[in-house]
Amino acid sequence: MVIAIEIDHRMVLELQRRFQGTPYSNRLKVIQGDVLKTELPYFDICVANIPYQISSPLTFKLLSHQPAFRCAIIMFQREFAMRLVAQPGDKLYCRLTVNTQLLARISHLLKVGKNNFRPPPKVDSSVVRIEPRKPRIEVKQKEWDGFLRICFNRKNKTLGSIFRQKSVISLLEKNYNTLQALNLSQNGSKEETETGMDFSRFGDSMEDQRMDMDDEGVDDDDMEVEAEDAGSSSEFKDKVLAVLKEGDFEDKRSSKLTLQEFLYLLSLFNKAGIHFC
Ligand SMILES: C[S@@+](CC[C@H](N)C(=O)[O-])C[C@H]1O[C@@H](n2cnc3c(N)ncnc32)[C@H](O)[C@@H]1O
Repeated sequence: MVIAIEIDHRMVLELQRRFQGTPYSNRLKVIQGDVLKTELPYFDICVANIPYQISSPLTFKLLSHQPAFRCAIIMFQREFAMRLVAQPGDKLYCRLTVNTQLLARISHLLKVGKNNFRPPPKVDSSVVRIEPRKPRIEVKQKEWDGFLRICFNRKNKTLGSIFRQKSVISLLEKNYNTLQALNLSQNGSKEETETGMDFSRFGDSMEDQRMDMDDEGVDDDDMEVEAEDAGSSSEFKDKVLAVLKEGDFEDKRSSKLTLQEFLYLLSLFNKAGIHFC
């Protein structure tokens, strides 16, 4: 059975017209609607030639779907596809890369140049294969998202420099104090407050619009991240820096960290009671 989702009713009619009276007509179901707003039925394989502006939210919607599908073959704008398959150290390695590779194994299948289309669009395309990880790597999504946003705030800066920023220290200290207070009053833990695995917010609209450009084009030598924390809460800052030192991360940069290293660093922070949401 093939289930197609198409927003344009003229296309839906055309599709139905072409299938009517053929041996395949009862094996095709067409849902007219916005795929981003449609509750997806069970599927094991997804094949899609999508409008590129929904690349990010659609990818994370698919990867949030349960039970996980077997494989998706999707055509994306070339640069988006190269971000999905990037490796640590590649120029296009970014938060989008790490977030998708957390959830799936992704491989590049085919380049499709713009001249394969009439009229040719402005951009080249690529077809990729997406296979959800089974079993999933379990993370607390808000925690993970908050952590990666900080790490990729300036992906070519050292983590030591990023985690010395005043705004980062004060955010983490606030979280830390809130959690301490919660633990004291409820004797509970933050872990209990987060449920479910909905990764659809990884594909938020900002990320989609700018394709998660991070600090591309910014010369880190010319641009200071932000004033480093001058030391008002130096005790807490030392706690944060001790975590970086423990894992030997202080001089490392997000642009070169593997998924496993990100997971390890987050676990060290959490072990020290430091949380990102
Ligand atoms: C790149 S075209 C591909 C058309 C056709 N499937 C093909 O492969 O030649 C993208 C199709 O997605 C449809 N579309 C655009 N936005 C959509 C959305 N949010 N939900 C479902 N379909 C959408 C368009 O109407 C269009 O038919």
